[in-house]
Amino acid sequence: MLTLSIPISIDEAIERLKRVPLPTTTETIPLSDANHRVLAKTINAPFAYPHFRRSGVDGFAIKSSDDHDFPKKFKVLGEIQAGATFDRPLGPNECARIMTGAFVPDDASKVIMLEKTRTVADHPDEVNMLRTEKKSNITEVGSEFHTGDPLIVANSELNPGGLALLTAFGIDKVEVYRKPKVAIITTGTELMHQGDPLQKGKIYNANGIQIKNLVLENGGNVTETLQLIDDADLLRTTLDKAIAENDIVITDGAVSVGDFDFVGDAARNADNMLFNKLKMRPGSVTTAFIDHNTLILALSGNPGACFVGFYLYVEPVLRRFTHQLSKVKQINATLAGPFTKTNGFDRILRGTYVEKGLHFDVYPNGSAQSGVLGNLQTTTCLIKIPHSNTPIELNAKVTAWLLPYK
Ligand SMILES: Nc1nc2c(c(=O)[nH]1)N[C@H]1C(S)=C(S)[C@@H](COP(=O)(O)OP(=O)(O)OC[C@H]3O[C@@H](n4cnc5c(N)ncnc54)[C@H](O)[C@@H]3O)O[C@H]1N2
Ligand code: MOO
Repeated sequence: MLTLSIPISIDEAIERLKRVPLPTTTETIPLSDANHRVLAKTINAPFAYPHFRRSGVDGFAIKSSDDHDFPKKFKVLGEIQAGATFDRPLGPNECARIMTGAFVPDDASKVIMLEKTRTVADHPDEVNMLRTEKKSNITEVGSEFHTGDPLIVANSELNPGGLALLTAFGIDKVEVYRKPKVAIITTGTELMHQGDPLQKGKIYNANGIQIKNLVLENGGNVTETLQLIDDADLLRTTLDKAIAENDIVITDGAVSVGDFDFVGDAARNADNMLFNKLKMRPGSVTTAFIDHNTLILALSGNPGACFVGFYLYVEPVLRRFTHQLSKVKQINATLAGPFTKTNGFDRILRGTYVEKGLHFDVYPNGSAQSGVLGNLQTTTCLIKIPHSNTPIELNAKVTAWLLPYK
């Protein structure tokens, strides 16, 4: 077990979380709910595509034995709409009017585009074809997929294009990696509920809604969002229940060394403490531990630290659970705006970025303080300022993380 309260680096904390085994379980869900879910098994074509010879244009279907000596007049046997079939044999100089996407008669070898034809006055069942076509304008059976060809391989994240592809084959259910069940527990006797009248010394629970939506948009299944007063027994029983019923529990607050920081106590008594002090600001109190095979990620109560802690430590775990790659992209960047404070620990600034070709300029976005939340809406990246006794120089090279929206 790790010796308590020895601070570890950001990279080491990320590594320790990467080594936490996560269950690989799958579920079968309706395709209509599967956008962004990751396929657990390769899906193969259940039939050839297209499964009938399909016209690519509006025009007239003709036989190969008639495909010469244009211009010439044809008799129109009938009309084939998209969705219909046609089983009348085409005789010499006979054709069928056909629409884009429609079934091509078995004995037709080419579709002459409408633009290359002319109506015959007073003879609606006749057409003059001016010239032939170089191409057949017919999409042959199986020209895109043969039966059994892979459509989408295992471990692909489905997107709207992929949903279209599977739907074209009538596939309406898919086996995907299961979403983690995540309980969120915010703590603090100072927390009020939305709609409560403002009271001295109390605050609204900003982090509850923040964490809930971060979990939802990063692929978690939020089973409950609880708000607890600071009470050791209440926290313990609530945490035990959440641990028993979920894959991941995220707590917020009560993780420092104060008299009411009961999450810190739970971490110290857990089966496996991964870390409970980080060499970073904000979020130095961010803690992770495993109890009864459930991972508990304890974020700081300070909203800025909660935001930073989520993206660095929680997002990659949620993504790994569902077999997605993290959407928080680590990059090298240039610090294009000044930051003059010195730091004993690495500091993570909330920032914005400008992409310049292959390069990124990053700018601090207001205050880096832990309790500040005015910049959460406008932050699009996190910037790492290494610990140092002297302020970092303008235009220094820094590590940054691009957040998945801008
Ligand atoms: N003696 C020490 N005190 C503190 C230390 C320390 O090392 N020694 N660390 C400081 C640092 S750094 C931080 S960060 C905070 C972390 O505290 P906790 O994560 O235990 O969180 P709380 O004490 O519960 O709350 C901190 C702050 O955030 C507000 N808060 C809490 N929950 C919410 C919420 N859901 N929505 C909005 N705001 C919330 C809370 O009212 C406090 O103001 O500890 C320092 N202290
Ligand atoms: O954990 Mo505190 O957020 O470092 O300021």
